[in-house]
Amino acid sequence: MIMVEGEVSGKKYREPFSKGVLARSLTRAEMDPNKAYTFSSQIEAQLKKEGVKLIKLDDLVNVVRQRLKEEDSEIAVQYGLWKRIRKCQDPLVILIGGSSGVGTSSIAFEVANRLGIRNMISTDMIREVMRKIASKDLLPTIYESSYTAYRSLRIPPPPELDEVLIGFRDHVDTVSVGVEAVIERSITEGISIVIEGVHIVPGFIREDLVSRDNVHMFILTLEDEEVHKGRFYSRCRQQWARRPLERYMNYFGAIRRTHKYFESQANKYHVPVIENIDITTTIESIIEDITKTYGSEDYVTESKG
Ligand SMILES: Nc1ncnc2c1ncn2[C@@H]1O[C@H](COP(=O)(O)OP(=O)(O)OP(=O)(O)O)[C@@H](O)[C@H]1O
Ligand SMILES: O=C(O)[C@@H](CO)OP(=O)(O)O
Repeated sequence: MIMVEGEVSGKKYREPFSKGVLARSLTRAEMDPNKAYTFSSQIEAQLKKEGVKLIKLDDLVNVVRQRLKEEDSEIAVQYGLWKRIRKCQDPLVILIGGSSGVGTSSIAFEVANRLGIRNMISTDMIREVMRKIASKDLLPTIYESSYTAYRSLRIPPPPELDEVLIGFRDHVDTVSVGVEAVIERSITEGISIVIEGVHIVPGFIREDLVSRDNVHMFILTLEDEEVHKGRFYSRCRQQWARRPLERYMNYFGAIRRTHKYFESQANKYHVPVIENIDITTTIESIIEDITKTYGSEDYVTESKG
């Protein structure tokens, strides 16, 4: 049996070489799953032929990259990038925001899966917890949806202001406190995470958090209103869907006003905006932007504590 020796927080560990584990990381580098398993078997055979009994993880990565370069240079580059991302001392915190229905949940799930990030939370969940802690009298707008929060404003805004956006801002500003807590905990614990939802709005999360190299924010948009509407139809058709289509259609105008606000905030704070037409393109845009940070061969962050 071939043993692989790795190191976590300065402590060495050993585990048996697993074709399945290696194949999974190759699929993250966009290798076809069947080919990934065959390739992993070839690596195992190569190590056995060389009489390897124990191999350090870094040496195994080099063996894989060397063979990948001979077979598919593009995947070799992707594989190298994932390894650099995962070697970084700081956890990867990915924030995916956008108005209701543009696809933040779906895209977050796919990005987390591609990067092997096991932790994902929606800001709706964070809001749900906050609803249990703060009373409706104290924080009335978080008991609403983001696009109906204006209905619970204690002081109605002056007529010249957009009441939907005033309510949305109040709602998001409150939930952002919970979002910041999750980001801080992820950084403290060294846990990579994807946080998604309508409460990820540029300018509402503390600058000292979003300005970190390992924190990446993206805003998803849909320019075409009919395509946006279609997303609600698509979701509400799914078995597990519990949220009524009618409500989204009744408030679709308000949702689009928040959509426009996301775009203006993203432009103001120079946050990447990705039109979420095609899932694969969206995911690749996000991963490409993240890997730019880790692109150089020698990029390894020192833990910032
Ligand atoms: N790029 C895409 N192409 C086609 N369908 C998509 C795409 N992205 C998401 N969808 C579909 O659109 C619907 C809405 O997606 P999703 O639930 O992720 O939106 P959301 O932004 O999380 O909404 P909410 O914030 O209200 O939960 C789902 O049925 C999803 O499968
Ligand atoms: O508040 C909102 O905009 C949405 C986000 O998912 O939540 P809900 O539709 O469940 O109120």
